[in-house]
Amino acid sequence: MIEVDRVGRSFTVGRRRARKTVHAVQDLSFTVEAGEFVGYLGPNGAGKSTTIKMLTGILAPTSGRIQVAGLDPSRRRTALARKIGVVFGQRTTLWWDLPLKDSFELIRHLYKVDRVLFRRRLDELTGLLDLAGFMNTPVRQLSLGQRMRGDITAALLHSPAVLVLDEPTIGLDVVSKAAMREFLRRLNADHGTTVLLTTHDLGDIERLCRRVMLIDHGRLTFDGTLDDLRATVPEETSIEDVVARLYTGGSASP
Ligand SMILES: Nc1ncnc2c1ncn2[C@@H]1O[C@H](COP(=O)(O)OP(=O)(O)OP(=O)(O)O)[C@@H](O)[C@H]1O
Repeated sequence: MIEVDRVGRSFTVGRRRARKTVHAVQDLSFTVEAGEFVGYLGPNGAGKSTTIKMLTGILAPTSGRIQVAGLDPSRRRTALARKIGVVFGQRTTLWWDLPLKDSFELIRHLYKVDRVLFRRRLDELTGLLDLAGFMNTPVRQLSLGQRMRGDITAALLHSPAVLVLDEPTIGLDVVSKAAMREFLRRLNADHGTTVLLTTHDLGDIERLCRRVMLIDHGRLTFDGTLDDLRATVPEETSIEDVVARLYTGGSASP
């Protein structure tokens, strides 16, 4: 479902003599099969957002090849938009001044979703994410947790095969976080949606992801199961400690 083959992405920053090249992602290769739920971890500045922007076609790679749902994201961005859902926890894709339900209606038009399918999907998501109480509220008046549920709904209205999430639980309280995790778990289990999740919250990873990939300085430093990751250190070590050790340059092998 997702194929990343020796992908690199660099940026040129600064001017004249201060000009330099930042290698945000380097020689990155991985494959995600249909139905997998994969956690994508890395310290600040490691290259996670750059990867996600390339997977969704916002950025083109400077080298290598990417295929998502059979399409080259940067060349087929419009076609890909019908097959992929994307949620950036730090910003909204909803219309700030419109009631939530109007944002959803606009998305239906943009994605040309059949009216009956849309109604069915929206009813399902309204129930699962408990949206009924604020469907008529303008997005700018929603709490962060409500807005996030709205954003997740917006990303799923066209029933995409792949969902890419960039920190979807950031800023959520413990109850909202648990509800969001349960929703994502069910989405993956019941609909078989392939999910790639970026987060700094290791609770998300522990509860949702069997497989974890770690990126550091633009390079993949670990790709395996959560159990493999845990097995790299003594049993009593928490997952936070395991990951912190890797972030600060420790080896992934015992
Ligand atoms: N548009 C850009 N122009 C220049 N440099 C960039 C650009 N986007 C990202 N970078 C650089 O690329 C590197 C990787 O950034 P990226 O945003 O992908 O990291 P990240 O893993 O998502 O970090 P965080 O966890 O802090 O969000 C950083 O050094 C960043 O400064």
